[in-house]
Amino acid sequence: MALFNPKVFLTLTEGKLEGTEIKQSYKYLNALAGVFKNETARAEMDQDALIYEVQAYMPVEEGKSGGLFFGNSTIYPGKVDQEYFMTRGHFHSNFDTAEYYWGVKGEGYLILMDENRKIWAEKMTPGSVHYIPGKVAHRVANTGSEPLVFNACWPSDAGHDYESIAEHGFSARLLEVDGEPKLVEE
Ligand SMILES: O=P(O)(O)OC[C@H]1O[C@H](O)[C@H](O)[C@@H](O)[C@@H]1O
Ligand SMILES: [Fe+2]
Repeated sequence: MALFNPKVFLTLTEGKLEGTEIKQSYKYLNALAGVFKNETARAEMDQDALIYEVQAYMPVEEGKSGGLFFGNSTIYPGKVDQEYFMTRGHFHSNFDTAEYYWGVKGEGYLILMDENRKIWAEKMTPGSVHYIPGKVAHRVANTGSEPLVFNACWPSDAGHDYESIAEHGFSARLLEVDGEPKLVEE
């Protein structure tokens, strides 16, 4: 029987994925128009600033059921006015599909909102494990001064629904208030 090396390698202390099949994407500030509370402040900042990047290992076709995807996200530190740099956030298109996130480096919060717009946040630190139930929108904000790195695992048929967040947003935002992160209702 043949012996094989793994197709993908995860650096445990960095959260980075290595391998020829890893897809890499970059989110710059210019792609996040309308995402932050203070759009005027966002528009006045350097539009080429890298806010977050995502690596994904997708061993089956996206949308096919039965598979699992594996990801790595790095959110750089910074704020738009009082609001921490964060991912766009999404529900899953296949609404009742769950996901795991876990913290690897840095610190921040996973912001979760259910279908009734009830919202809460879980602190992310190296080793924190977060179960994101189905029907719950999720986004991550970096509240620290170093990059926030986390890994994720989600079903291959989950999909990303960005439209409902683009239309209605999250019901609260993670803002720096008196030097501390605070989940402030919209
Ligand atoms: O897609 P966003 O809401 O911008 O979040 C960025 C990414 O975060 C994690 O890595 C998830 O596993 C990805 O599925 C998601 O795409
Ligand atoms: Fe997701």
